[in-house]
Amino acid sequence: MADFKFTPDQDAAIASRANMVITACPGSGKTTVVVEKIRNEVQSLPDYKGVIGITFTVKASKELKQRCKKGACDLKSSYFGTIDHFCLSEIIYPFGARLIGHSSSAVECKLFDEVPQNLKEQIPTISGYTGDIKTGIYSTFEQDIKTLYKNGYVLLELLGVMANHILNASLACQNYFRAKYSSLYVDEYQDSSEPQHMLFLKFIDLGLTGVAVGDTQQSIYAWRGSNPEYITSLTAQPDVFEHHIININHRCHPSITNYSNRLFNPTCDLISTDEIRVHRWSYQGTQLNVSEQVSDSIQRIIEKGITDSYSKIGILVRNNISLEFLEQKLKVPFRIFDEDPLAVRNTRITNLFASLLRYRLIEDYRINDVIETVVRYIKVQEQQVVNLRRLISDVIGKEYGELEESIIKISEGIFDCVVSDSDKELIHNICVDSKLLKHYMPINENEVQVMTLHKSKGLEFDVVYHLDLYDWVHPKRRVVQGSWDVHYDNWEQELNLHFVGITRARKHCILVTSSNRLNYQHQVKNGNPSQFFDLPGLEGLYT
Ligand SMILES: Nc1ncnc2c1ncn2[C@@H]1O[C@H](COP(=O)(O)OP(=O)(O)OP(=O)(O)O)[C@@H](O)[C@H]1O
Repeated sequence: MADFKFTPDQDAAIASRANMVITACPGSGKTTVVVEKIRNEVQSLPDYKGVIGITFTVKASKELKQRCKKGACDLKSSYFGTIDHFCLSEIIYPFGARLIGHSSSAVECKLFDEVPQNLKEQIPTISGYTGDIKTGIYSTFEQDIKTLYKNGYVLLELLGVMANHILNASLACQNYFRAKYSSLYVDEYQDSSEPQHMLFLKFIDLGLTGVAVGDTQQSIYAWRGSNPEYITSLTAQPDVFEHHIININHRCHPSITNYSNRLFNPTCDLISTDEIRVHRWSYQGTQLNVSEQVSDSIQRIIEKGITDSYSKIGILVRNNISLEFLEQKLKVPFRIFDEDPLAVRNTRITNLFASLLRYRLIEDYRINDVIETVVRYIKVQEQQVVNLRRLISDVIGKEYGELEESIIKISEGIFDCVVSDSDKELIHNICVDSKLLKHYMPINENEVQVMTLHKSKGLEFDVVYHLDLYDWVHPKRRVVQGSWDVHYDNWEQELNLHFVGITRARKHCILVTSSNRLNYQHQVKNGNPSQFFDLPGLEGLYT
């Protein structure tokens, strides 16, 4: 299906049906390999079976599914989704009740912060806990988890812990997975948490084939409990997992690959190239001046034909506050990809709100896409579908002023519940704010894409402007009382993030700093360049 020839390493990973770890550098075609493996595998499965594909984001899972489906490939009973969604819809909802206790109402997934205060008082162990969230914590939390469940809640933070408990304790659950799925593919394994890693191992115990894909150098979510040691622990078991390494970067210009590789190894071999396309720029002024200068530079890039569309240019920043500065001063068409407020809440109500907004605002978002969201949370009988479609279509043609009322009415009708005041307030705030509404509108093909480095994982651009390369900011430093030494928050993770940012660039990567910087209180500070500029081995690799 690919319009290029697979490399021998890619071919070997595709051909083998064994448990495996695929470690892959940026742009090496790991998604391409996974797609090919899944497409080959499903062909030999009966209709009632499939594979499980776990990705880091909803966007990535939609893309993976689309790519696997190409050419009318029948994916049979395969599952594609994020680990949270997988734990909820495949383990906790169908098998939780028998182990955790019956709930008085439909169970809803919430963050701890969103649990009503009176209920928080009834879960003292969870409320007072500040340590790691690992599978072993289940027995300590058991009573509180049951209390929450009885009141109709599961905690987003505990989905992995609960899923492990259920999968280990429920034979019905184990039989279900053995019967329905042949393999489990986990992308971005370097950002797995301990509960996710334990689930993966359990599925292998149950006889499913496991394929873990990742790159320790792209591990950037340690602050959320992820740990690259889990993928390393898999490669340390060669009797269980074949280790396939695919390490030719097909995305970046060789000079960008050279610069990014030298971040980790100052003496590594360089790929030959007669042009340097990594540039270091230092501007006068603060981030506000930088935003103006970058705008001018983007105009020049478009005029010179280095890329043919604003949307192929990415501006990547370390912190959310930098998005504000860009928003104030950028003079080219742009779109900021910051947190979608409904996705942050991530409950059945807010996910349905988002789906309904998209149905109203995006032409090719279909009613079936909304129904797909609904069936993630409730069972819909065939005879109920007509009614469901009628309810959902109420949102079509609604003016912005009427949108919020329609969305609340539809959601209450579908889930047979009363939407909470805080969810009502949220949808109201979105419907009256054109900037927030943009999250649910089609992407304009001609806007520069602006986002944090974390959000850029998995994406690629012709030209990348990597901002915020200041001491204190990136690598992030922390103040240690009484010490004048330099203390980094987490040097390895910061370096990985820098690496992820640089390797998003296909043609040019521009590393930007400036003489001054604004801090969180908007005070002007000296803008000393990032320590990353002083790493050994980079001389001659940038202009
Ligand atoms: N053997 C190959 N020859 C040429 N191009 C390839 C080859 N394999 C993959 N590609 C191309 O390289 C690009 C990157 O592939 P893909 O998106 O699968 O990479 P990835 O490893 O998932 O990237 P990342 O992890 O950085 O997001 C794609 O445009 C893909 O078509």
